[in-house]
Amino acid sequence: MSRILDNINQANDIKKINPSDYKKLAEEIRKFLVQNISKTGGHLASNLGTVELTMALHLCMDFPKDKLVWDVGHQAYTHKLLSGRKNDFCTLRTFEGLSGFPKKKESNCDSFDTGHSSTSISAAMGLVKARDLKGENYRVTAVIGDGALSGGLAFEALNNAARLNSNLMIVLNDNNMSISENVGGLANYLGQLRTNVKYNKFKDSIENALNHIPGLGSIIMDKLRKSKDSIKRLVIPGMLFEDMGLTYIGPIDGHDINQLITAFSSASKVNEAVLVHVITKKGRGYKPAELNPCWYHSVESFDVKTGKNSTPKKGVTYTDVFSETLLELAKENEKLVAITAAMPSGTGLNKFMRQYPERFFDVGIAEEHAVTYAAGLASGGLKPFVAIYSTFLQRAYDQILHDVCINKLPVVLAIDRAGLVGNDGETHQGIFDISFLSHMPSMTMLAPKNKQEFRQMLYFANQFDGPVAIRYPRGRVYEGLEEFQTPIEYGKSEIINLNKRKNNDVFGTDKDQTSLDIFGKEFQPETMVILAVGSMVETAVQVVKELSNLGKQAVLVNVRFISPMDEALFHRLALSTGVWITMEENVKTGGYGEKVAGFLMEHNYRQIRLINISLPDQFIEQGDVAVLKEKLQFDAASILKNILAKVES
Ligand SMILES: Cc1ncc(C[n+]2csc(CCOP(=O)(O)OP(=O)(O)O)c2C)c(N)n1
Ligand SMILES: CC(=O)[C@@H](O)[C@H](O)COP(=O)(O)O
Ligand SMILES: [Mg+2]
Repeated sequence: MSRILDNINQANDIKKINPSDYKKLAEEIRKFLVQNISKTGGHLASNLGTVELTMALHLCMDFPKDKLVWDVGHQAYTHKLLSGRKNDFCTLRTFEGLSGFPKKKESNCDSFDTGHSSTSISAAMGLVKARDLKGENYRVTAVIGDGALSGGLAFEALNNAARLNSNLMIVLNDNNMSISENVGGLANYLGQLRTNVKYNKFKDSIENALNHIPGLGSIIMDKLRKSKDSIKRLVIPGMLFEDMGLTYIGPIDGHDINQLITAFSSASKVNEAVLVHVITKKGRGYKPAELNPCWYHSVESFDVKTGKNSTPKKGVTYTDVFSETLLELAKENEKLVAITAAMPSGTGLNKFMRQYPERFFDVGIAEEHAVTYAAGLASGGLKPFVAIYSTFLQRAYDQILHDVCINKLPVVLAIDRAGLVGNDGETHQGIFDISFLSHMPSMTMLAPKNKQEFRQMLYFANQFDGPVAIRYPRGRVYEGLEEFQTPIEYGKSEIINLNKRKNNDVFGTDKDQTSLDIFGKEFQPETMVILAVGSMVETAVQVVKELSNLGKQAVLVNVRFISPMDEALFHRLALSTGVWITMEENVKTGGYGEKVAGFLMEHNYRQIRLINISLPDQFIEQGDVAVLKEKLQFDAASILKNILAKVES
């Protein structure tokens, strides 16, 4: 039997569907999503919740003329299906495949690229203003979740939206969830609106009664809306928004297409910003996701029947190590507190949350607040660890600089997902943090080479009296080089002499570690030094071995401290080695390699040939990390080739 979904091949095809088939279409879409995402992975639960909402938007709007801005964009899969991207769905989140987020380059039905939270209202307001100033005629809608609405940027936009005197529809998709439980005063407020069924019925009956008074009823309702009288609080919900100057419609059942269409049509007639409050269920229609929306927020491949993960286990991850080590430290240091911006599970803080609930703070999607809040906690004598993804830390640049660094506060930034993250793509790659943190005066920045060194660094950070950032990658830990465990010393890099390890004769003492003997006593133009940052040490080990097989001597330095740099070591290396190679999983500009170049220039070490291995200065699309590395010539084999080409040229 053919599916209704098969008749939808481009935007507006949904308008040809018989309304009696809407329910069936919604079911087919859910089935399609579950089946596809079970293979590709992706943001399942949020998308299952927005099926009817998206169908209703497509029935009310005219694509590509009208503009729809998705907040975060992780819930836009049905929009992709309804705008002609169904056949590409099997490529979701793979290299050169369909993105997991809205992408203008993918479709003219996508108006704004997203991935980070709380941008939609600002962007949609901009589109509205541009439309009006240019005398154009199209509808603009922002769809924002209750979690994303907790972000400060969304409030800044709402504050301004009150001044709009032309139509902007803001759909608040309220499923009572962020990735984890939604938190804070706004979540409580929405909860009251959502759950006060008696009150809603009472309000509906007043509204109905008034509407039945011909002519007068609607005038009274309108007057009530505009009055400052507290009676209106009894009749009109969403007063928070109304008091801010927006029109509020809702709450609406987000799985009832007819109700949604009526609400969206009414909203389009208001010449100001209108907030339509829609209640949905995260994971709707797939029991395992309804029961555990947090786990199904972002899944890897899974078995549809059992709902169980079918992706091979990754082994221990850096997030696991952070999670466990923080518990150890918290036991010893009662001043230690932990902060997350809506990512307790992703950052591994969920264990800490359970064990030390009074010392744990989930501030919602509010990275700026998280950092300044940490600065306040540190000013009050506590030791805050802010666990945050590299990409989301971009939000908090000034808070780190102005609040943490100028105040020289002992805040620890535990920067997860630093480097390439893979399938989320360009909005989520953590490839800028060295550039935006390492130049900050008073910031100490580290990156571990492996699991045990990460633990050492967390211990170091715990006792360090100043701002510290530790960057570590997504996924499994590197377990190699465990025998290299020199104690962490402020600002000192670690020399790793791979040749000596066979006899277990490693550089165990400071004297041996820093001995110039391994480089030879005189300047050797052909001797290479690889200065590898964090995750790149693993790659560098392979490169050093290959070079050695080719009869070329290369010495490996585990950078450890991105800032301050180990300048004392640099001066000594400059006397004996001629080729320096920096390796970092960060873009080139503002990266470690450029800092080293600056050092060589400043000290006039002209005899050194510097090769900078870094990610290109560009946004890097989605794909499996191994695939991306190969395409970017960032894998060990390509790096080796690149080095040989340069040294032999
Ligand atoms: C600035 C920023 N911080 C954190 C995230 C990670 N994140 C993605 S979706 C999400 C939850 C969003 O909740 P909500 O808007 O209610 O959407 P739902 O998942 O419930 O559909 C979070 C925290 C992000 N994308 N951007
Ligand atoms: C949409 C979003 O920002 C998050 O859901 C993110 O995709 C999670 O990434 P991880 O899978 O790395 O936790
Ligand atoms: Mg939500």
